[in-house]
Amino acid sequence: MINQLVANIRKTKAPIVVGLDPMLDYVPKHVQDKAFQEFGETLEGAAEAIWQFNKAIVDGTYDLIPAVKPQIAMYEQFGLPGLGAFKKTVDYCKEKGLVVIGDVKRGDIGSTSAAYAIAHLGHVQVGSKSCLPFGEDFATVNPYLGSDGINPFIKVCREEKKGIFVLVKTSNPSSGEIQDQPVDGRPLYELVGEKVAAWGDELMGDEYSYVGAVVGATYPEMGKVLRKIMPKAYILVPGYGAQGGKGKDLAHFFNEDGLGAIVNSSRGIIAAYKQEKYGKYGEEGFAEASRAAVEDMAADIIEALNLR
Ligand SMILES: O=C(O)c1cc(=O)[nH]c(=O)n1[C@@H]1O[C@H](COP(=O)(O)O)[C@@H](O)[C@H]1O
Repeated sequence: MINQLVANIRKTKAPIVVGLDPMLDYVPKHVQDKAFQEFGETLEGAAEAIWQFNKAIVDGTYDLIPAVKPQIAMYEQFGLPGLGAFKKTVDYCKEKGLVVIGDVKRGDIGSTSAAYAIAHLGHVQVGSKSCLPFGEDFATVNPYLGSDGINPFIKVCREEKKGIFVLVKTSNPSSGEIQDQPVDGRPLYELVGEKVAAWGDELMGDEYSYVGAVVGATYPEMGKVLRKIMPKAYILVPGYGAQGGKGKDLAHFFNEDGLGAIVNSSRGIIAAYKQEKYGKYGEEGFAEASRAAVEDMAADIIEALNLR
């Protein structure tokens, strides 16, 4: 899947990920009304609304982008119907040729991590049958439990040719409370970066490793250091747009080959129609607004890469 991700990025020339984080507030009223007429103001109604919203955004953008990243919390809040919408979204995006990064942020003791890895990247054995649970291509993984939590994911990645993105330096304001703490005189995130590089050496694709890293767009200087520590890791860079990250901050997350990083924007794309800049599309044109926002984001990042 890392090879497919790289191929998709080369084809689209857009190192970006559309984050499918559908809060109900972002779903235009006409989409909500239709879902509620059919299913009522219920969890099923909410799940139908977010699914129809996602589908329209994917239809409006899939030819421009290599990958999507559905964040499972946004679906889980609607219980089992919400998880149904997550699964439908994963399947639909894969049908459209997109690489799907399940933003699930898992990681636990070994036996539990093994079950998480099967749930999101693998197949589960049921009697004589091997069944596909959620079936994403990549999952985000929390490294706090160390190798016990990561190795079961690596095992499933090896069997299934899937990948992971390990949290190294997250984009949020308080990430330094833990991640920047000095260990032997160096910030913890650098040591985690070294672990990612070592885990990744065990599982290489053609050019990049199946083991990638998450580093927030909001910490460009740290991104520069981490790029060097993990030369073969693809870096998933969230924090563009709504959290303040801009193209000009991101050049150092990439390698000289112009590859090595993929930048996520969720609210900035899926709720673009609410921004003044894309106001002309109106609520009815929400998917076209998302398409325009994808084009602008790709141009912003490519310009930053060309300027360096
Ligand atoms: O793993 C992630 O994707 C992630 C890591 C991180 O450090 N910061 C971060 O914002 N994210 C996710 O990236 C998305 C960012 O959303 P926007 O701020 O709306 O673009 C959300 O789904 C977050 O959960």
